[in-house]
Amino acid sequence: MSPIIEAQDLGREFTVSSGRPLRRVRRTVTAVRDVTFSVASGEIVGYLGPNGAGKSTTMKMLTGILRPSRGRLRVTGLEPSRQRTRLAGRIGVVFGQRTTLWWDLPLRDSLALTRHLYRVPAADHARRLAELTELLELGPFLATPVRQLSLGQRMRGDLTAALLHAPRLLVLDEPTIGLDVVSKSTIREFLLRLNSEQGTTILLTTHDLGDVERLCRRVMVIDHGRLAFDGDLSALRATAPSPRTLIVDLTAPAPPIEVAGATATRVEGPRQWLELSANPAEVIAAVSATHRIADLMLREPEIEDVVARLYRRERTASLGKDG
Ligand SMILES: Nc1ncnc2c1ncn2[C@@H]1O[C@H](COP(=O)(O)OP(=O)(O)OP(=O)(O)O)[C@@H](O)[C@H]1O
Repeated sequence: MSPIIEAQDLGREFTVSSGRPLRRVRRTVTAVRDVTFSVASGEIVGYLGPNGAGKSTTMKMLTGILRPSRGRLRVTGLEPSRQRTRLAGRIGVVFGQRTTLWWDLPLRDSLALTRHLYRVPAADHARRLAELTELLELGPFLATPVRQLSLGQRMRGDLTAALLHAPRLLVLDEPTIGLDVVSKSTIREFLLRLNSEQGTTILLTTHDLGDVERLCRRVMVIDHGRLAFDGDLSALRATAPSPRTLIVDLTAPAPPIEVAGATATRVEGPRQWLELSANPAEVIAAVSATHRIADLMLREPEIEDVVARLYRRERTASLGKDG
């Protein structure tokens, strides 16, 4: 079967001008450069990278909002920027920070309107709406105006709107941003079911490592517009291991803690940051044997940490080669 997404040497530049009028300086910013990848039907792929890396620009090209400056792009066999209307019938798009729902209408009416946008036959729409209402538990707030929904409820509504026309590809930009733990989990479990039961291909950007761990069998990392990694999460972790951090509040300031399996990387008054190379429970036991602890916090590595390490490693390797 042909891939759902095919990108070959994809690039996008922007011309930006700065400075005072009459003394404006124009320069070219390359947001995406020479990106090549393909996504097969049924995959869930995380598209990761630090702020300003080029994720949104790629997403906008994939959905036909932006025309690539160079390269070849096909999504479900169509050229997005030229065949945007046809493509809209085959893909669903949700940008976590924006809503496509009508603010003043009850959710039910907003969802009814999307039927006309996508020209979905009434019977298909009704069947699909019933399915999604059950899966995403929309029932209790279908009659509520969108502006009164919580962020998690609105996201469930947005996902429903994006899926009523049964798209083959779902493109998500930060689908869990700002959501509490329970809402995040509802969305993640729903996406997994959608993928396994209906075979929907999913491409998502996220800064949330939990999304990646739960959802993505494959991750692509973009930085400074270039594709830096394409593989599974464990391979990324192995390439750029990022330890967890234990934040310890002691009852009084103390010199950097020295225990097996941890390195103190920062000390601020009674608070210390320990980078862990051993099981947190062992480290906590060792610290509490020698210090009086007021509070503890375990911080998982952020995607940014993993990517930053990947980059430091690559830069060191290339400096080594050049030198
Ligand atoms: N319309 C535009 N005009 C000029 N420069 C732009 C435009 N859109 C994006 N850029 C630049 O292109 C680069 C990539 O931006 P992009 O929004 O794709 O990054 P991102 O990975 O989505 O970041 P974030 O995680 O912050 O959303 C940045 O340097 C950004 O300033």
